[in-house]
Amino acid sequence: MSLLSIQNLVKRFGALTATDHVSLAVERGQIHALIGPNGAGKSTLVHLISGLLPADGGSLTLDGTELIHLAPHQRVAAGLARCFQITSIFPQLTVAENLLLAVQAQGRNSFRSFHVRDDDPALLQQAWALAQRVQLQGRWNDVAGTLPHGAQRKLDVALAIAAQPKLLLLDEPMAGMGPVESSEMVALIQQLRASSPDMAILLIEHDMDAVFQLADCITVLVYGKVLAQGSAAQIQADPRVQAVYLGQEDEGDASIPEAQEGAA
Ligand SMILES: Nc1ncnc2c1ncn2[C@@H]1O[C@H](COP(=O)(O)OP(=O)(O)OP(=O)(O)O)[C@@H](O)[C@H]1O
Repeated sequence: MSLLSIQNLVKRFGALTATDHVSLAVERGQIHALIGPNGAGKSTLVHLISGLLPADGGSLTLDGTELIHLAPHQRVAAGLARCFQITSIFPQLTVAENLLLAVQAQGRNSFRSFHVRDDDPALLQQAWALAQRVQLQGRWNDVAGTLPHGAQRKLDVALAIAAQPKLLLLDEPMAGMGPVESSEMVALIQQLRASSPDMAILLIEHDMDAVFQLADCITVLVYGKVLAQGSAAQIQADPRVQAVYLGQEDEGDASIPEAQEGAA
């Protein structure tokens, strides 16, 4: 049984079918990338998975639990975590305080109303371990809002993995990053996979170099439908995918680059 199984998922906005009978499976421990040109329906699909948008049809199971009628916090309890592009960090608190709140919140629905407890050695140890996992030990006492963009994204990832999710939704983790920060994020995701081999990652990303370095499996969405699915090499060689992206060459980030050495 796949970890995440999506079958015939449908979402309509009036006359537009933004998610058109999409079926895909994410396996345990897999990094599965979702790509497609602008407007293909990637964000809509992520919102349907996280529960921010209600579906008009289809099925969505995580580790055998049907999610389709569950509220977002119930999906989190079922093992889903999502990075919200740094909007979940508390900018006025330190990195340590953000991480402490996240570990304090495990098993609860929200940590918005918590006081930071910095006197519990077990919590401190867990928070420190999270900082190590995203390489923010050196930023432990820094105020989160003063961190560079790439470090804020790392903190956001740390908050998302605090509850040890089965599936992590990473929505454009490289957005707004320069080449150095992007390659750091690629390395971070590779390390996450090494340290949590059972956690699957569904990655939505326009940076094709990053996608081809990271993904075990790639699903290509076009006009709300699955156009193709396969390994990086299969996707790069697929004439249908090339045709979709060729028209976008001028947009730079949407073109399909040559296969990287060592890519999946
Ligand atoms: N709330 C909404 N109401 C109406 N139409 C919407 C809504 N959200 C998305 N759409 C439409 O659904 C289609 C898919 O949009 P979506 O944002 O999911 O695409 P995307 O692949 O994430 O694009 P991008 O890469 O530009 O973020 C688009 O035609 C978009 O205009």
